[in-house]
Order: sequence, then structure tokens, then C-alpha cells
Amino acid sequence: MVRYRVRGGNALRGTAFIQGAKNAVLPMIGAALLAPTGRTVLRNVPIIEDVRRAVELAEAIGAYVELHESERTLVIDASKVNSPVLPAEIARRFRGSVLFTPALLHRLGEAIVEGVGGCNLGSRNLDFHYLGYKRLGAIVDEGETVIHVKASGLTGATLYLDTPSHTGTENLIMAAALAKGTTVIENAALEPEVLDVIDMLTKMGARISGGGTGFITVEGVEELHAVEHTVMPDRLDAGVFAMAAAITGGEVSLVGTGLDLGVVRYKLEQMGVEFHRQGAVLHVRCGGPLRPINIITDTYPGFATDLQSPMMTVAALADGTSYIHERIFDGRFALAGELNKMGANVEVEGSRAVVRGRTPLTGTQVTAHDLRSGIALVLAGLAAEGETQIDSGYLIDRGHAHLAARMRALGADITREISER
Ligand SMILES: CC(=O)N[C@H]1[C@@H](OP(=O)(O)OP(=O)(O)OC[C@H]2O[C@@H](n3ccc(=O)[nH]c3=O)[C@H](O)[C@@H]2O)O[C@H](CO)[C@@H](O)[C@@H]1O
Ligand SMILES: C=C(OP(=O)(O)O)C(=O)O
Repeated sequence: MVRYRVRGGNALRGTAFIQGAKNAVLPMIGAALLAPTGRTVLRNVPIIEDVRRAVELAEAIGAYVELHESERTLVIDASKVNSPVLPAEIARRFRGSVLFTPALLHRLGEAIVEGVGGCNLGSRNLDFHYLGYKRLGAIVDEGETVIHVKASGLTGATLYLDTPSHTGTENLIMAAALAKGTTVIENAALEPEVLDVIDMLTKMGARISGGGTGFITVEGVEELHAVEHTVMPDRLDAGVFAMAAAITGGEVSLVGTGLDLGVVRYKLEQMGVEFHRQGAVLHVRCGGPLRPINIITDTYPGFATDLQSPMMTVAALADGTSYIHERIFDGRFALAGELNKMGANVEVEGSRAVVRGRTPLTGTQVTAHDLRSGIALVLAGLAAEGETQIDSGYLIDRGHAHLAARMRALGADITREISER
């Protein structure tokens, strides 16, 4: 069991190197499996547990994969993919496993999904994915635990997503890329990670237009080929480091080419955090007290739900009452109880939370319930009096690479331990 220990009180100062995006690299690994020959090279790969699970899953279906950790590079040869089964013991440990289905459908004519994991955030349906595959001509057998998708060739169609699902959009683009004819996906996701995946698929030979507009058109091609691609920076990792600087009264320079924090930056600015761009580097500092804030999570370009929990910690440290409305997931307030154990005053009612700050936080034993509540507790620990012990740290490692080392380089007092229990 992984446990983080954080002793609060140090202002974070220095340069934070932002990792490659988890939510871009996982679909890219799925995309690499579409190429029947050659070797795909992915650069700026975050060394996170989800990537390790994706490597294991790719190997389980017959791909040859090299993960060069110090070079942050993945090499994938999918020429020998031979098993349609996504085994439960790996697939249930991360959400990205769902992104392997299109490659299996195209390469082997079927995918047997024994389970899909990911953060426990309430209902996380996959109906848009399966309805989309059906409209493209697949047969989908939804058993109680195992889902069997079969197709002896897909044909383009018009698809519509009730809400712009992130992985749903990526999966349907990948399914359509090698389908016969034209597919139109309406109400498609606009997230920058989706656009990065489209860039990679386009280099592979896919014909995709409309990325970023909500209406994506895919003209099916005969074959896709292996390419080299550099994963975009992780805006969620960057947001966390910006918040760490803000709540500790520190000053951090974020390095990660092309980094754009969007609405998160504007919200932090409203709270009194200062940003200053110098070429490719984004400086973040906060000298004074934090002001309270209102947040409504939404799909891009709205406030990312994945930063809602970290922002709850920041709100607990602001002078006054903040309001948070979670609109993407129906169970994403597990953090509130843990933060309250540390002295915060967070009240949750349905999809809304009221955070009454500023209350002094005191270190204690707390538990990560999902990746982002875990990192939010690390932030709380940085600002708390005494030691905070965060259990179930594996969930943090799912999405943040070398967290303790990167925070220690900024002056944080944080250690990562492996314990028996
Ligand atoms: C690996 C990855 O990229 N994970 C991200 C992705 O997850 P993921 O792609 O799973 O999230 P979605 O955008 O699909 O889900 C958002 C909402 O839509 C609902 N929905 C989704 C699909 C579907 O078929 N039916 C349905 O009802 C879900 O229950 C959820 O309430 O986007 C989320 C929302 O930005 C992020 O929090 C995750 O970090
Ligand atoms: C919800 C998240 O991830 P996943 O979809 O991989 O569970 C997240 O990154 O916060």
C-alpha cells in the first residue's frame, strides 16, 4: 500500500516540470494498436501507474512494448496483436482500458471487455461508446460483467453523443478512422487532449476534420501506420502545481511547452493568484490572502471536473465562503469528509458544496478515494499544521508522475512510502 506523508508549512519555490498528459497518452496507446506494422514512438510519456497498466494490457493482447522510463518514451509494435480479451485483472485497474476496443475490433474483428476501471466518481456509463459501435455496424453483447463487441468491418454513419464524452469521442473517432465511408460525430468532446489524439491519428493517415468544433467528420481509410508523436503537457498536473504555489504563499515556474491553463488560471486569478508568462514558462505566485470563489464544472472549455477537488482545498484556505457545483459526475465529493477531518468546513448537498474558509488545517490520517481527491489531500497537507498521512496513495500515482520528488525539489516536506498496510 502506498502512503504519502506531508509536513506542512513550507512555501514552494522553484521550477516545476509538468508531465505529459495522462488523458492524452492513454488514447494514444490505444491508437498505436491500430497500426498493423511498424513501431510507434510516443515521447513525453508520463511515468504514471495508468501508463504501466496500459503497457501490461497491450502486452496481454500480444503487442510488443518498451517503456523507457528515464527517456519518458514508449515504443509500441502492434504487429502481433492476437488476443481480443482485455483481462479483468488489468482492465479494471484503469479507465483507459476502454480505449483498446477500437483497435481490437479493427485488427481482430472482436473485443472482449472483461471490465473497465477508473476513479470511482458515481455513475460512469459507456452507453455512448456501445451505441456508436452499433451504429457503425458492430454487434454488442452486454453481459453482466463482460462485454463482447464483434464486427466483420465497420461502416461510417452519423453518430450523436448526448453529452460530449471524452473517451467516447476518442473511441468513436478511432472506430470510424478505419470504417468504410464517412462518419459524422455530433456533440463531440472539445478537450485539448482529444485534439492531440486527432493530431496523432492524422499523422497515422486518418482523415479527420472538425476537431474542436463539436462536429467531427471522419473519412475512413484502408490502413493506418506507425508514427512518432510527442504527448501534450498535462494541464491537470500543471493546475495542481499552480495551486501548490498559491496555497503555500510560494512562487513556482511551470515548464511545459504550450501550456494553457484556461479557466483554471482565471479562477485562481480571481482568488488573488498572480500569473506571468515569460515565453514558454508560466510563473505563478501568491503573496496575499486568497479570496473565495464560485466554480461550476463543465466540459471543455469549462472548469475541468478533474481540478474540482484540488480547488476545494484551495477554497478551504480562502477567506470567506466558496460555492462549488459539480456537473459532470454524480459522486465526486468524497474529498469533503477527508478535508473536514483536517479542520475544513465543507458542506455537501447533492451536486453542490459550500466551503467556509478560512479554517486552519491540521495534519491527520486521511484517505484518497480517487486520484484527484488524493492530490487535493496532498495540497491540504502542504498548508496544514503538522503531518498529514494520505493512504491509498496508489490512486495518486495513477495520474501524477514522481510527485514526491517533484514537490521536494520545490521545498515541500513530502515522502512516499510503501507499507504492508
Ligand atoms: C481517461 C480519461 O480521459 N478520463 C477522463 C475522461 O473520462 P471519461 O471519458 O470516462 O468521461 P466522460 O466524458 O465519458 O464522462 C462524463 C460524463 O458523461 C457520462 N457518460 C459518458 C459516456 C457514456 O457513454 N455515457 C454517459 O452517460 C458519464 O457517466 C459522466 O457522468 O473525461 C472525464 C471528464 O472530463 C475526466 O474526468 C477523466 O479524467
Ligand atoms: C477521473 C479521472 O481519471 P479516469 O477517467 O482515468 O478514472 C481523473 O483523471 O481524474
